Amino acid sequence: MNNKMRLEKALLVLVCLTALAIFGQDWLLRETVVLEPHSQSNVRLYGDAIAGGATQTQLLENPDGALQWRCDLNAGNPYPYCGMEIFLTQSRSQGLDMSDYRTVRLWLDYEGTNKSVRVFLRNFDPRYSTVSDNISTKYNQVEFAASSPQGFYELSFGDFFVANWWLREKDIPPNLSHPQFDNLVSIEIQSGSTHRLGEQNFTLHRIELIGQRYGTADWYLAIIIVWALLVLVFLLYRVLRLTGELRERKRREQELIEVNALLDSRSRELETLAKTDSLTGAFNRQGIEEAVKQGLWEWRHSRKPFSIVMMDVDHFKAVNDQYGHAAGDLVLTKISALVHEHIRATDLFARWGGEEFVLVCRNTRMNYAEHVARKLKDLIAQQDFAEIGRVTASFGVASLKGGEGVDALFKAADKALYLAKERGRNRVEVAPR
Ligand SMILES: Nc1nc2c(ncn2[C@@H]2O[C@H](COP(=O)(O)OP(=O)(O)OP(=O)(O)O)[C@@H](O)[C@H]2O)c(=O)[nH]1
Repeated sequence: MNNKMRLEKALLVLVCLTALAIFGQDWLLRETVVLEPHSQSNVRLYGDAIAGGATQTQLLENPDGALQWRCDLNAGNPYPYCGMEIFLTQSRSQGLDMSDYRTVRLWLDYEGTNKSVRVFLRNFDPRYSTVSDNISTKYNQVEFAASSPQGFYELSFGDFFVANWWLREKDIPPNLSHPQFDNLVSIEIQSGSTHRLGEQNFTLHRIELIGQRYGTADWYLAIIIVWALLVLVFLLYRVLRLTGELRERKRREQELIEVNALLDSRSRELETLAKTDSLTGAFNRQGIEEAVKQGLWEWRHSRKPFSIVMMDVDHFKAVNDQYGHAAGDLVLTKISALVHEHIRATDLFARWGGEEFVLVCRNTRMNYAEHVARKLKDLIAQQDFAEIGRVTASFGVASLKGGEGVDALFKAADKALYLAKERGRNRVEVAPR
């Protein structure tokens, strides 16, 4: 599996997980607080005595272990009531934060003269509550019809409202008059607001408070953060990978450059070797080809003068015969080195064959070529060739004329050289202009 496919698969898995996190949020984040109030601890039974009534509430033995109580509503108070309060924590001021909760479920059996039951979720807030005053905690209230003796009731937090009598009595400002569940200290179950006199029987089996572990906004923020982190990690990984690939590519390019440079220099060496005379180090016939073409082109296109000097060592056979072939070689090598020392960088010196040489002078007039030839003639004549002593050479100079080709130029130079030989050697002859 290649990287692209792997990435696509990972992306698909992440998208599925995100969809699950969004659409399955209820199920994933669901948190349930279960109260099974069979013990008497943390439970308070009450009647309307504090409101001037005479209703008494009694705890009863229940064979199933449920919390059972009864009361007789009597006419001592115009609005008689009785009820039971379960405290959610030991502290009276520090309750449970249920602001992200949505539902309360009750398994409650009721038999009595009233048609309804009231449930209060009591919230402590120091802005209106004190520990010493039990009714100072907020009465988030809902009332529901409890017509059948055995029942299961699901009450939504959205249906709770704050009891009006409490708002009035505690003089609560409007900004605090909304239902609040961020610090629930107790839950109360009370007889209904019809206040009908007579016996009331309650059996509470179980209470469930159902909500979310985290708020929806926090949950979405967490999903966004996870995505942002994953994108960051992915980008970091890509950057590191690309940097590595770039480094590797550069390394390979550098290797290639080095190999090419090596091949270039080698092929240049071979090229030079192919164009060079092995004995004298001067160019050979192939070596002058380019310079001659260039000279011809310059003459034709820019009218730049183009001259050549043919040179031939005098009586060279005699040198060979008298001092040996090796000595003859040495003479050729020395003459070649001497000429090289005294010509311009643009002049090209080549061995034409045997003891004959040619100097190709681009952008050079006849006069200057003649001047160079005379200078070389004198230099050679003055050179000391060890046991051989003095050696001379003859020169033929020619310049390209309008309409002429290279062939004619070389023939003219050759003719001039021949003339130099004929006229006594160690001299320079110039082809007719
Ligand atoms: N040592 C040596 N001799 C060479 C080489 N190439 C040609 N020669 C000799 O050069 C001599 C040329 O002799 P010739 O053509 O008769 O001319 P020359 O003796 O120089 O007489 P002129 O040119 O008339 O002055 C021959 O003896 C060739 O063998 C070489 O590479 N090395």
